[in-house]
Amino acid sequence: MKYGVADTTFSRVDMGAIAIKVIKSEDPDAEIIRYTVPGIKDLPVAARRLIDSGCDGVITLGWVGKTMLDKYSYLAASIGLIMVQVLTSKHVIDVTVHEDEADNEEKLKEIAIDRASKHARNLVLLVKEGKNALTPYAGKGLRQGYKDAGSID
Ligand SMILES: Cc1nc2c(=O)[nH]c(=O)nc-2n(C[C@H](O)[C@H](O)[C@H](O)CO)c1C
Repeated sequence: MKYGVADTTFSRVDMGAIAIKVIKSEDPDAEIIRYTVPGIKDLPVAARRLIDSGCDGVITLGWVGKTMLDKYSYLAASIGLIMVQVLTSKHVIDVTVHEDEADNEEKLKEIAIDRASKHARNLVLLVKEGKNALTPYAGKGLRQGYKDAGSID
């Protein structure tokens, strides 16, 4: 399978490299194309171009600053990424770390690594096995970036 990895220079953690490592370990035959852009608002076109060049699915790795302008930029980027999914009928897994999720750099890095790794695994499952690949985990309260919340019995 062919996977696209789109990341940004704005990000403070190299989540693209983390995603690539996980994709390779989950799917040793994977072909991976990386596309690095300046910021999150540039991710939708990168994702679209990766799909147009034959990728079966894409993971995007973005970082959102603390200001309202950053948050509005994420909203715009997120809508763009959803549009790419709907228009191409391919998964674009939107991995985003928000700078105000933690008040120290160590914790932010931990969140970024965990989120990028877990979603890279999700992408491989969806791309390789399709719509029921994640069904065994449905309702389990899985979280990316944090400990799982768990299901409510
Ligand atoms: C305000 C702003 N905030 C962010 C951000 O939080 N994260 C990010 O990755 N990029 C940001 N950018 C840059 C835009 O996404 C984009 O790279 C530029 O507008 C150039 O197209 C902008 C302009």
